[in-house]
Amino acid sequence: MGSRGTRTLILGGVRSGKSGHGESLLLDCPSVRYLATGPTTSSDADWVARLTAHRARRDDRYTTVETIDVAAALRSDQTPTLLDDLGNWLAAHLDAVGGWGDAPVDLTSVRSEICSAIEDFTAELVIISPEVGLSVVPPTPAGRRFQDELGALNEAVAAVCDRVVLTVAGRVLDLPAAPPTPTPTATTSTPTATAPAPTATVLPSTATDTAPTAPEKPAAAASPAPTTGEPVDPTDAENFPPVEPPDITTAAAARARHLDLTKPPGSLGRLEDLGVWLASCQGACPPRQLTEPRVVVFAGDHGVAQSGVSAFPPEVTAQMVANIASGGAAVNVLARRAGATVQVVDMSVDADTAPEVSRYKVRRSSGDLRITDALTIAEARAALAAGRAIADDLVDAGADLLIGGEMGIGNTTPATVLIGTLTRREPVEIVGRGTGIDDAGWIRKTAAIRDGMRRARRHVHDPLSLLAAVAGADLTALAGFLAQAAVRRTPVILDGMVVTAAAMVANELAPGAARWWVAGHRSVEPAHSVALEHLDLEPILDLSMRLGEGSGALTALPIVASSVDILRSMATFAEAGVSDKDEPAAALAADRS
Ligand SMILES: Cc1cc2ncn([C@H]3O[C@H](COP(=O)(O)O)[C@@H](O)[C@H]3O)c2cc1C
Ligand SMILES: O=C(O)c1cccnc1
Repeated sequence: MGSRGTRTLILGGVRSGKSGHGESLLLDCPSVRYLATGPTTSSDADWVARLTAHRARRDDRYTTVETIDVAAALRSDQTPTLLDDLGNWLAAHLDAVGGWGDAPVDLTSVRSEICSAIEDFTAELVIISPEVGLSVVPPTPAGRRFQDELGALNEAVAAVCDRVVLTVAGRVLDLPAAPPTPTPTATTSTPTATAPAPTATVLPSTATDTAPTAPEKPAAAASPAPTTGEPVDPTDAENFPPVEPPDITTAAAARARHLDLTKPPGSLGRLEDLGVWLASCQGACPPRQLTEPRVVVFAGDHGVAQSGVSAFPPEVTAQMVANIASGGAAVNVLARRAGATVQVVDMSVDADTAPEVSRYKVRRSSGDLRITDALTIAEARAALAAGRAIADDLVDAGADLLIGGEMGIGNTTPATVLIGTLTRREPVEIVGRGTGIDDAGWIRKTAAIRDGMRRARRHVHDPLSLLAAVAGADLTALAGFLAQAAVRRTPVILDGMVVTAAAMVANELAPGAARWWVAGHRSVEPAHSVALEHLDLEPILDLSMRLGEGSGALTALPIVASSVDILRSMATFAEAGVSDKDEPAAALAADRS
């Protein structure tokens, strides 16, 4: 593999499933060194039985090396390694310094030696360590020493690992990054390239459009949208605050209002549902008309596109970024019609782009997902932080609806890998034609997606490392953008397959985010229907589109705006003097009494 491997620390109690999980993380490695830190022979029958059970699970890819000099072993051989475990390693070092009594010991130097060897290690590394801190404080000096020292060791090793998990009862819990040490961070907001101001709009201004008899009243229980975003800490970008759902009291008020409007109940079908959703997102019935919808197109190249998985050459990405920045792409035309503005952001284009577009650029092209990680964990965090900061800036500036778009030759390949991995589908079921590849290209693309899925599957429970492994910086920033919109209680219209793939990961990062999203359309890409079903989203339109950029979402935007008009501007039965469905019967009953 070209890039460095992931360093994973697995903590867990006795028989919690930690070794089994560690071995499963190394399934794709053709050979694995097993660094055994405990004795591999013993007169204790139970100990031998445990070793035999562990050994039986490991296949012939494993070579066992028995040592307590783990730092030297890690430095001497950069092959994929399972280190099992830190508890035995610590016990051996306490033995060596006679550290089991009351006299103070100082293991700082061996601890920093092992940590720096872990930090410098370049292949896949899985470290197992017991979590003994959850029990009572032991009654013996030796027990207390072991518990205290192991706590300090686990914390130090966790700090140099990319991923830390806790296994309990055979389940694996991903542990979030340690809280950052607070340092003052400056917020900056440099605008990226913005397309020409809209010349035509279907979104009417609120001034001319207020419903005569339905004054706008914020629903009682709606908590207000946070007004400003906390600056996102790039070292902690994958940790989102809890996402609150849209307001259900307002949803009920909007549903009730629909029943008062001069139409048979439910006769406007899903247009009614859309109005209810937007009202509940805003916490206002009737909802305010959308006046500040914003589109952000995240652009990036993908290493895999060098291998003929697209009908178009990679240089089209940079050319299209320039086209979008100057207002000539489909996304710009549709945005002008719908009254939205467009900005394009270069996250990982394989060329130099204008400074106002490349402010958040993480790297030139993401790695080829078939053979290497698309991003390092640090790059993935930077891309997530960028998407979140862009959403924050737009919401702080008054955006009332967000749309994420994408531009990147080859990006239907990583998007299909994400969808296939998270929904556990076979590649052949879900691979589409993207920009229109021929049969030979489809076969190449399917093989690339299969390879990517093989690499991705071990990250299925860890959205950050999944994004780093296969998504690339553009899709990762999109995931951050979509999740942050939900955190900021701002509605989103999703676009096609590529955006929905990022949305799936965003909903893993920020569970519940999907309730702030509607699906603008159903793309012809087969993976899109699978992703929509997974997120339980029913698309507004089905126009056989397959462009991306945000085009499907923008085509649906006027329909969402119409759903607001209906709730704002239609007359009620009482206002128009129209008999309601139950009125004649009610009048008769009143006459008889
Ligand atoms: C001129 C042009 C404009 C586009 N606008 C969006 N895409 C779309 O097509 C690409 C994904 O398809 P694939 O995976 O097959 O390459 C992405 O750039 C996506 O945004 C375009 C593609 C082209 C060629
Ligand atoms: O559905 C999409 O997002 C899509 C389809 C084809 C090409 N680009 C994007």
